[in-house]
Amino acid sequence: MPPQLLVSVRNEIEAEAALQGGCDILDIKEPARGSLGMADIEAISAVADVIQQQQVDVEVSTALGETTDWYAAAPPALPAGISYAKLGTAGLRPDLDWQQRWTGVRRQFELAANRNISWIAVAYIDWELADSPPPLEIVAAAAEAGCAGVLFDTFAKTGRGLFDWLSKPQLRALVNDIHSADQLVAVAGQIAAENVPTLIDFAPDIIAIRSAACAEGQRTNAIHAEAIRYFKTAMHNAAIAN
Ligand SMILES: O=C[C@H](O)COP(=O)(O)O
Repeated sequence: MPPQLLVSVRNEIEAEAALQGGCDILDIKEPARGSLGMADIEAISAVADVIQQQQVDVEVSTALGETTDWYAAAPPALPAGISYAKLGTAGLRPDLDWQQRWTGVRRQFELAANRNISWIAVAYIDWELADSPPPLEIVAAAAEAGCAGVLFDTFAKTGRGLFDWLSKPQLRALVNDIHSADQLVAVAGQIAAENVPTLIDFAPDIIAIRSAACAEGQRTNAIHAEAIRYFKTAMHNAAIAN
């Protein structure tokens, strides 16, 4: 199966542009709040409403900030129609009980929403900068927790991408472990269309972008449908060539 294209949007206006561009998964995120920045719950609900009203065949995911953001705050109730949720792992490394805390916060979101949520575990590949557990630990914890998948992403959005942090054999081994656990693999980290032919060889299930979908490749600029079409064409061409 060729990978699906996830595009992160900050609101319903950007969601329309991402749909026009042909995204497969609409991800809601506020990029000004960090790698896994959570948008306001009103924006999350508005995007979920757009998808429900238009009845398009697109899944919706949402970023929920970092696990540590919720130690002293009550999670809001996520609206129906959210297929996946992602909670960052920055700052968890020094905590020996991080898995329990991570599980506890996810449970709080499920209690607030009054339903089970499909979780995508977040493995920051620049984990030392993020002060998060290393990817290998996250992959093991995700399997133990029964997460739907694992996302490899960069915490720092400074232009360094996936292979600046992980070697190809390392990525291949991690992907194999995740697929062996019957989970999805999502890759992100300022991926550009030129990186797709290399990435597709690792058989990710999802390629996740924000920067490449924005004007001038700047993740805090607005989403452009044309940039997404260009990226989708690169994915299509790479899938044919593979
Ligand atoms: O979930 C994926 C991220 O939004 C990707 O953002 P980025 O392309 O700016 O690294």
